[in-house]
Amino acid sequence: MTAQLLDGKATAADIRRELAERVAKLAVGGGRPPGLGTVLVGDDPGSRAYVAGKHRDCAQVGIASIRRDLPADATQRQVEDVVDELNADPACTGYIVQLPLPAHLDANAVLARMDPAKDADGLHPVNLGRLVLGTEAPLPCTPRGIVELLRRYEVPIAGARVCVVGRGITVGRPIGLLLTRRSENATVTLCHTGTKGLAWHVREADIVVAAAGSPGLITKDMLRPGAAVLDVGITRTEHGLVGDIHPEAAQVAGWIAPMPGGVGPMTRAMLLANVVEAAERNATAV
Ligand SMILES: Nc1nc2c(c(=O)[nH]1)N[C@@H](CN(C=O)c1ccc(C(=O)N[C@@H](CCC(=O)O)C(=O)O)cc1)CN2
Repeated sequence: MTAQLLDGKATAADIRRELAERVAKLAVGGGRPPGLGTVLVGDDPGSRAYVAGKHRDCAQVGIASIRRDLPADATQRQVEDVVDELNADPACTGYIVQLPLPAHLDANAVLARMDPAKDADGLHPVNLGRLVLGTEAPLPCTPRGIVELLRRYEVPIAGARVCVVGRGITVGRPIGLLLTRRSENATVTLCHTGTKGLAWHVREADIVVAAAGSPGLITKDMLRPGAAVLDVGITRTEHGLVGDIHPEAAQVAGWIAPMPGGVGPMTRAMLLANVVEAAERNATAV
């Protein structure tokens, strides 16, 4: 068996075209273009590349870019001042604080200081709370991207057993909340690197989301034949980027979202979607 590719790169390109049309419609209404802000602290090469990619995407769909880069030794006060500035800036429809922040900063305090209405990542505590309650909120980009990718490739979600490996705030914790909504109706098991009998949990699953940041953690012998497997792990090694899914998993899986080219591009596309939706809400509110 060779798995069908869940092509995040091509799907994200489709989504950007769809969003560009919606942005053009907003412009017909005469309002200012939507604007995405980013807050980047430090020199982490991965974070720099992701932020640069977000701004390239904005240019493609007609979203204005607001970029605030701070040095690695920025103080909590300096970061929060930038957050206050973006909260007050009418040109900024929504913004993100690129994670992880340097260890000396309190990331939760920074996220909590954001205006929840401008939280383009869905990571403000109020928006995570709304996700728990099932009320309307911007959704975290990677989980939203995973659901969108599965839907567009018609991978059955309702009734599926999903094994998520990884308990981080951007993927592992929120994705269970999304997939267990009535509209998705999946059953989710949240595992992590400390889970006993991880292979057993993975083998039970129809859909596996690997987001542990542990290179090659999920091997082909752990998978149920025909399962949909999505690689969210990215580890930078001297040999390049390595995902959490061992490449041989494609021999057993029914569908595979590889790294690179699977979930990562969808994360970026969903950020744009969150900003365009916020701009549409603002346009109807006036
Ligand atoms: N504030 C946030 N911080 C972080 C998030 C997030 O959603 N919000 N997610 C990740 C980083 N991230 C976006 O910010 C991100 C990660 C990976 C990709 C991507 O396209 N990856 C490529 C491969 C990697 C590469 O080429 O360097 C792929 O999978 O094809 C996009 C965005 C953590 N921080």
